[in-house]
Amino acid sequence: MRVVGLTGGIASGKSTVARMFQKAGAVIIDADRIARQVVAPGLPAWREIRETFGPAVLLPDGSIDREALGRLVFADPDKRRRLERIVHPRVGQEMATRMAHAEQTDPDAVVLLDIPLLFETDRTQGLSDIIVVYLPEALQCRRLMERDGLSETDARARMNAQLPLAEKRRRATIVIDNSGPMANTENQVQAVYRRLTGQPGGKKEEWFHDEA
Ligand SMILES: CC(C)(COP(=O)(O)OP(=O)(O)OC[C@H]1O[C@@H](n2cnc3c(N)ncnc32)[C@H](O)[C@@H]1O)[C@@H](O)C(=O)NCCC(=O)NCCS
Ligand SMILES: Nc1ncnc2c1ncn2[C@@H]1O[C@H](COP(=O)(O)OP(=O)(O)OP(=O)(O)O)[C@@H](O)[C@H]1O
Repeated sequence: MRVVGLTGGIASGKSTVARMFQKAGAVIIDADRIARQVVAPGLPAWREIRETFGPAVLLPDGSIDREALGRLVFADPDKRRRLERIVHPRVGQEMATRMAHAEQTDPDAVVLLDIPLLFETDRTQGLSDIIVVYLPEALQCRRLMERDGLSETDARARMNAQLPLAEKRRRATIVIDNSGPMANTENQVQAVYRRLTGQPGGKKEEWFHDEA
């Protein structure tokens, strides 16, 4: 089984690119999705969040108020680290379980680990490639503001909680440029997937973007 990391910055287009890879045939393991599942009401991580941050981060139905928790943790690095200490180990465990399952189901699968904080949490070991979804910072900020209805200050606070995207791009083995139209991104994904699966037409010139 080939295990590939997929990362980028907030709103750089990881989910969009992951969907394209899934359509092409890859198995996707999505850390953000798992991070939502492990904090479902009643689970140990949910209890720890309630004890650490208080009832103000819960909605009336008991589920986590993600907007309220996001406001807290993206304004205060110490609170963010406390939340990460609760959530990350559980996400890591669940990802390992899903990888083992994918290996059993299809030993020839290309498995993409979609992890926004791949570099920040030092999860690069054992990966055959690291794909970074890149776009210039100004465009990243605009897409984030539009998608989540954030002010520029709030969008910048979220971007600043991560390693700069230009630094991630430097550490990538494959860069997907998502600054253009979706069709352009789709073409890059197709070429990268052909290369990852050893199909013809996936040669380096077609997918690799030099560092600027
Ligand atoms: C703070 C929370 C509640 C905000 O929830 P919300 O639904 O608004 O955002 P969502 O979870 O969809 O995350 C969106 C993006 O924010 C960025 N982000 C999330 N958590 C973090 C973090 N701890 N540090 C830096 N960036 C982060 C990522 O790029 C992610 O893709 C949530 O992000 C969370 O629980 N974060 C802690 C867990 C975590 O680190 N998740 C990221 C990878 S496992
Ligand atoms: N090539 C593109 N052209 C225009 N809009 C795009 C393009 N790619 C993605 N988008 C839009 O940009 C936003 C961010 O994309 P997406 O949600 O895939 O990013 P993400 O990296 O998964 O975000 P997060 O880090 O928050 O999980 C979305 O609203 C998406 O529809």
